[in-house]
Amino acid sequence: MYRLCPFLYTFDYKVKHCPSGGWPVPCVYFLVWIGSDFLKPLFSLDCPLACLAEPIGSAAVSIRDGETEGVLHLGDRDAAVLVVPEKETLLKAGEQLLAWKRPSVPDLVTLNEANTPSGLVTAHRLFSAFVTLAQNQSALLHTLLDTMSEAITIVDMHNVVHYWNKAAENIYEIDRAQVVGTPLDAHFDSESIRLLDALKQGTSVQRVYHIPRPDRHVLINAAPIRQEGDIIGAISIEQDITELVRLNEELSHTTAHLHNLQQEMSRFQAADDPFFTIKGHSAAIQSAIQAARKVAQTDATVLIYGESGVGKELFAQAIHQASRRREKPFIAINCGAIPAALFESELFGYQGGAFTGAEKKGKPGKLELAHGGTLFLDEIGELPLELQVKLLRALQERQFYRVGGTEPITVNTRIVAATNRQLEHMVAEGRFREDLYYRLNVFTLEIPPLRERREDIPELVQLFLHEYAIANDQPVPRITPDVMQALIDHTWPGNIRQLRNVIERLSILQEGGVILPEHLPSAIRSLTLAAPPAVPLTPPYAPVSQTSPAGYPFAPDSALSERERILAALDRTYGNKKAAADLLGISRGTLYNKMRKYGISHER
Ligand SMILES: Nc1ncnc2c1ncn2[C@@H]1O[C@H](COP(=O)(O)OP(=O)(O)OP(=O)(O)O)[C@@H](O)[C@H]1O
Repeated sequence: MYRLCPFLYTFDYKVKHCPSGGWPVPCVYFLVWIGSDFLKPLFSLDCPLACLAEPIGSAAVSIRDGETEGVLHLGDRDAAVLVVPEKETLLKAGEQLLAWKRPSVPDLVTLNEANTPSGLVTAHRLFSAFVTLAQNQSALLHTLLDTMSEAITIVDMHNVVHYWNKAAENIYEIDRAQVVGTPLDAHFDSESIRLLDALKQGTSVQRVYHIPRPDRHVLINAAPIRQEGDIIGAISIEQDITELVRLNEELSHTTAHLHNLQQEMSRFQAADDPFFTIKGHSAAIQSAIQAARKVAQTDATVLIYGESGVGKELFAQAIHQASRRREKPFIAINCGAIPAALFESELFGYQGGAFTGAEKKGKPGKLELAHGGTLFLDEIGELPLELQVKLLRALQERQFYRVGGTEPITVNTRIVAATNRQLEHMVAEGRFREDLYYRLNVFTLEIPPLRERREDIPELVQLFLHEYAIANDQPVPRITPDVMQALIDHTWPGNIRQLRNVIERLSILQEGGVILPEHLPSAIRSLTLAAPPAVPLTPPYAPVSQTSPAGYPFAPDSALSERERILAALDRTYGNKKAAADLLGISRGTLYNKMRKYGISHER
């Protein structure tokens, strides 16, 4: 690229640190004629000056110690020069040149690391370099901007468009020639121009969802362009997501339609497979289902262990439905919810006129009603000791008497019991009869709490969202990833029942079909902000009061005592036990027990 001119100059050069203070060394040197295309590769102002310098050879240069100026001795005349280290950048050299206050523009002499003059950069050459650089950068910028698939708009401080790339032409179907040089608000409503914020307030936005025109949906990045602190314009980069939004809408409709079909199908499948209603693909729940399927084929008594709301009753029903007793009744009785005085008549029934207020012709008990089928004894741990004896006798002898009756009644009833208490501990403490424990504990089934199978949470969340959407004839709301993460991280003391309640709440609070973090109950939200990964608790069936996170008045470790929390929940639900239990994340039976324990009247 260098075109050498055969024109010769003879120079001397002397160097400031020459031992003799400067001695002439005659030599022949080429003056280089600078071709217009020699600088083409320049792309950056950071290019070192050495890349422009021509060898100085033996030309004489006088430099005063520590100075940035020198004198170049050119045969019969001298010229003032700027002296710049050769590793200095083009930009720095340009700045030094600008600081030169005299009328003539000097050439530059470069110094190598040994402070010896090493090259010459003429002013003309430096200027050419800047022009080439500007042209190169402009070409680079145009190529870069036109290669991008995002729409790029650059406006000056008066909102006049200076750049409008090919993608912008395609997305907005406006030619560059129509836009460049005109104010942006001539083409868009001012309020839909995010660039104006960047321009007026100097604010930047990143990946903000924006609808600049009713038919266009974009994700926009916008920022002011500053030069030495002053805003000289603004740039926006917009990713067209119109198609994505359209597809998402289509997907939502299709998903809702699909879910309706699935619901239809599940009605048939549920008839085929009683365990179909038990959702979850985690290994933990699947192994419980597998065990339940097996025991369903037998008449063995089943004792189901699991925290409140894990689905014990769901399992009991599925076991019944999968057994050969499916055509006969499934009767459930909550041992914790029935006052002790009534329990006996509930379980065994009573003879006509047996006691005041009794029905004249008598009433069969649940054990009798479940003849040929299954009796589900929920919250068996809450059964008072004196009734445990009676139940045990009935189970052993398969015979019992109605209250006030004299005729023995023989039944063939399968027993499935459930508890969230550790019955062994209760046996050891004398609160549960050992013989009844062994009578019930033929086949135990453990239902894992939700926090030990977090992988099931997204499936359950979607299930409940769909259920509520269908029940309320609404589209299924979308749940943001951070909300889903919060739900996954939560410890769920009330397990699936509590999850279901929270999803119902979220379905009500959602806005525009989207569930956001602010819709979450504060207990779950605050846990998310602190982001502690939920830790499995021990022992596995710790009482609810040890497992729930703080943050709302009904949470077990809020500042209120358990009694106060129960009273608050009852007040809030106007005495509705079921709703209060849901609020507290415990079962109704447990609530009754606790009310009894704290002497809270049932009439509340
Ligand atoms: N695996 C599951 N898939 C879908 N829904 C479930 C599942 N497990 C439980 N549920 C739902 O959670 C709620 C509570 O279930 P269930 O009453 O069977 O729990 P539980 O353990 O018997 O509670 P408690 O100890 O309070 O009596 C119900 O609405 C039930 O349908």
